[in-house]
Amino acid sequence: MSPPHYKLVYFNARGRAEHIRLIFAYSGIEYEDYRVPKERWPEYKKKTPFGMLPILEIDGKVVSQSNAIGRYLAKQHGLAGKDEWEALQCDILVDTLGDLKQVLWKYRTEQDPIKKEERKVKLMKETIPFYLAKFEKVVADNNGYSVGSAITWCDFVFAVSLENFELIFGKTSLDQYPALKGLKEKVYSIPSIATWFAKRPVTEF
Ligand SMILES: N[C@@H](CCC(=O)N[C@@H](CS)C(=O)NCC(=O)O)C(=O)O
Repeated sequence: MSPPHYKLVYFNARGRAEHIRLIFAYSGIEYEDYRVPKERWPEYKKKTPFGMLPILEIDGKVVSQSNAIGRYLAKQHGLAGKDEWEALQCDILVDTLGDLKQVLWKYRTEQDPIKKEERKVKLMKETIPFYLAKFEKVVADNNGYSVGSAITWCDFVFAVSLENFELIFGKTSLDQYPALKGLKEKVYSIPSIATWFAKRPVTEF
């Protein structure tokens, strides 16, 4: 049986799609990486199940929700942990990272300069150390993996999030979290992912 035809549809951004691209790269799966031009989005939106991207077309069947898609592909390609317990740990960490990303998004999109500064102070003093210290311990306890003792899709979600984190807060911002930094570097040095990284188009945040 021939493998399914996959078409991943997102914007020209890493955002909620890059971990899916990493799963495809790591697993050596051919797919179409379609990036909807901004001017085509209002029209394209009407064709999506819930008016948002990413979506994945699998042999023409359309599915949505970035983490549902990630989990589905991960299960099929041995990236969802060695058992149900590890699969659950992946889900917990991916969702918790989602909580942190939401706070970071509110900070990045805050227009009022005073409120933005207030958000930044709270982020730097409380929110980021709270989450990153806990993530650091998890990864250190797992000898460099976020879940179990082998690579999972959760590691990809971490790598993309940490890459973005360094872009927002600077190259040295992860220096006090060596296990997290090591995880990001480990993921990006996997040959198939390094190849994707080297050839990926210039992609927005
Ligand atoms: N929970 C959804 C959220 C999807 C989402 O927020 N997509 C945004 C881009 S990151 C979008 O499509 N925005 C355009 C719009 O709402 O018109 C997921 O993870 O896939």
